[in-house]
Amino acid sequence: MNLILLGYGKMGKAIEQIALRRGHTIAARIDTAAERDQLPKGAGDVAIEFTQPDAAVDNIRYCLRNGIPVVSGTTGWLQHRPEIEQLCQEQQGAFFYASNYSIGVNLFFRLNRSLARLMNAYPEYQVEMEEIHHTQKKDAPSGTGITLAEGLMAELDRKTGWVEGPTNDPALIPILSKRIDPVPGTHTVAYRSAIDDIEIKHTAHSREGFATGAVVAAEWLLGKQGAFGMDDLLG
Ligand SMILES: NC(=O)C1=CN([C@@H]2O[C@H](COP(=O)(O)OP(=O)(O)OC[C@H]3O[C@@H](n4cnc5c(N)ncnc54)[C@H](OP(=O)(O)O)[C@@H]3O)[C@@H](O)[C@H]2O)C=CC1
Ligand SMILES: O=C(O)C1=N[C@H](C(=O)O)C[C@H](O)C1
Repeated sequence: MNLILLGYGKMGKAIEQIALRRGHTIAARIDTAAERDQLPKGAGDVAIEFTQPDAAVDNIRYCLRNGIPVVSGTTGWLQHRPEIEQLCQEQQGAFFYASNYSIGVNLFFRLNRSLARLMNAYPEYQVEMEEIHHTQKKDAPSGTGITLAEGLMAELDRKTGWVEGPTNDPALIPILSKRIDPVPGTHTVAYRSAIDDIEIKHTAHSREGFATGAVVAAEWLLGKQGAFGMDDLLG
C-alpha cells in the first residue's frame, strides 16, 4: 500500500517505521491542512490520521469526501463521531477508528469489562481509574481512559458516568490524569475496599504497539466500505 500520513509527529513517525518494515510505501507526510489540500488526486491508497483534537474532524471529512479510506487514532474529538459516521455512509466511504490500536490494550478492554461484570456482586469495592502520559499530550482524560470508563459503565450497574478527578458521587467513575515524561501510556483500573484493593494495569513500553495496530488496520480497511473499529478487526 501507498500510505498518506496525516500527522507526522510522534505517531506519524512511528507508523512510518512499521509501514516500511511491512513493505508499504509512504505517499505523503502531512503536517498542515494546507499541505493536505495540495495532495494530488489518487495520491495514496489509505490515509492514517494521527494529529490533534482540533484537526481530526476536518482531516477525516477531507478523506471521506475525496474517496480516501481513513484510519484515525486521534483522541479528543469523539463528540463529532456520529456526524463522521453519517458522512461515511453518505459517501460510501471507509473509516476506521480506535482510541487505542495496541493488541494489549484491546485485550485489556475485554478484561476490564469481564472484571466489571464480576464486581456487580461486590458493592463494597469503589472503582477508580488512573491514566499517565507524557507532558505533550493535548487531551485529558486519554481516549483509552474514556473507552475503559465506557466499558465500566456498560457492565457495572452502580456506575452511570465518569468524571475527571476525584468525586464523592457514588454513581461516577473518577479518572485521574497524570502527565509525566516520557510515559507512552499507562492505564490502571482499581477496585478499592476497606479490606483490600484489586488493580488491573496496562503499561505501554513504547509506541510500537499503537503504530503496528494502525498499519494492520489500514491493511484490513483497504477494499472495505463502512465505519469500523478494533472489534471488527479482532473478531
Ligand atoms: N489511537 C491510538 O492508538 C493512539 C492515539 N494517539 C493520539 O494520536 C494523536 C497524535 O499523537 P502524537 O503523534 O503523539 O502527537 P504529535 O503532537 O507528536 O503529532 C501530531 C502531528 O500532527 C500535526 N498536525 C497538526 N495539525 C494538523 C493538521 N491540521 N493536519 C495534519 N497534521 C497536523 C502536528 O504538526 P505540528 O507539530 O507542526 O503542529 C504534529 O506533527 C493524539 O490525539 C494522541 O492522543 C497517540 C498514540 C496512540
Ligand atoms: O497521546 C498519546 O500519546 C496516547 N493517546 C491515546 C489515548 O489518548 O488514549 C492512546 C495512547 O494511550 C497514547
